Amino acid sequence: MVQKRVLIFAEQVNGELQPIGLELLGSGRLLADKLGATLSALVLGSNIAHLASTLIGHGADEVFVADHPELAQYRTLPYRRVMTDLIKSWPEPPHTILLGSTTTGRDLAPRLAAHLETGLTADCTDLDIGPFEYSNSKDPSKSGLFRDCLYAIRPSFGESLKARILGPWKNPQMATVRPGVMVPLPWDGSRRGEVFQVPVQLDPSDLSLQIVETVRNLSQTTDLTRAEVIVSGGYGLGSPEGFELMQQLAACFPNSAVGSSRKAVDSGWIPYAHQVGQTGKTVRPQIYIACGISGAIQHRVGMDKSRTIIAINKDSSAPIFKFAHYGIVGDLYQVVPEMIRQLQQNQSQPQAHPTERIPVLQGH
Ligand SMILES: Cc1cc2nc3c(=O)[nH]c(=O)nc-3n(C[C@H](O)[C@H](O)[C@H](O)COP(=O)(O)OP(=O)(O)OC[C@H]3O[C@@H](n4cnc5c(N)ncnc54)[C@H](O)[C@@H]3O)c2cc1C
Repeated sequence: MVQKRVLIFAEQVNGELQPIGLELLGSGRLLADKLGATLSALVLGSNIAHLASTLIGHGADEVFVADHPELAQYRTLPYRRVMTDLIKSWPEPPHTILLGSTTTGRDLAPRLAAHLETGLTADCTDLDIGPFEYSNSKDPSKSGLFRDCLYAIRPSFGESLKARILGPWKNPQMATVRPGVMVPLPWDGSRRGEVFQVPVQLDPSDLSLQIVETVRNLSQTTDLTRAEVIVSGGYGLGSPEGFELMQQLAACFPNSAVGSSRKAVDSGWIPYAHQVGQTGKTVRPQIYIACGISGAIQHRVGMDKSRTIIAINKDSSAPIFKFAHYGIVGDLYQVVPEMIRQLQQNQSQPQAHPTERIPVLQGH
């Protein structure tokens, strides 16, 4: 019997798996179980054999490892070549291929889809498997009942609709998935899986692009998706200097970062890397402190899965108070310095969980 597969692309940088790969495994596991398929992970890089066990522990049934010095850093052409060669070597293409909507995934996925001559839905926030009955009087060959379609679900029309996009006429059905949205499976060290080495045969034309140097722009290194506490500033800050106050509040917590609304980014107050929301990052920290942010739907979709949301806004009717767990009505320039003062006072008594370090919540 031909093996049915759901394949996820696991990104790594310098031998370290990126969170998106584990998030894709979490979502891919559900799809594979519904399809009765194998969940396969593919990882490319150099000296990366050790990553296979992590992928298996987080849900993969099998891992394909393409380990070659020329794959050490991501380049479109060699990565595309290795992936298409592997997929075309299988008797059946995978039912579904998932990549992250990361910088790498956004570059690689369309190339791959074009070479596999299939469709691609970008930036999904949900995925499912289900039936689809289609009737096309002009082209009856396309009509029929498709039992196992990939439902690639993503916001459209400025979040007012969730579109379910289907392309069941050809496998693989492909999607990229927004980082931070899917939940990884907990690590299970007892899981067992198979590991396969992928033969790497590159054409000289694949190597026409040489990476001379990698320069990290410090303003782009904000990793909001990994922070446990995010202090976000909005247009209510009134000026770029307000972000210094956000930085001071964030500094009161370990593993924290500064986020922002799009309006603050569009005003040039802070780089885009900090933007949370529909066209920014999706985050789910332990604590999200929104300062001077109204809570527009496009912001909300990027942060409403945060464990505890604290909103500071001087307008008691601001939409953010409808979904925040704790609301403080007041001028952020009075509330935040007081929070910082009390947090700094408490800093000599470290506590187990960041929520326990917010004295300002007492009495509100
Ligand atoms: C297609 C599309 C995509 C978008 N994507 C995103 C996205 O990814 N992320 C995003 O954030 N937005 C996004 N937006 C924009 C979004 O619709 C809102 O315009 C934006 O989120 C508003 O930002 P804000 O809350 O900072 O500003 P405002 O809506 O202007 O709110 C400012 C808030 O600050 C409060 N305030 C003012 N002064 C103070 C003070 N001193 N103390 C306390 N509170 C104060 C005010 O009461 C107000 O509630 C998108 C819009 C579209 C159409």
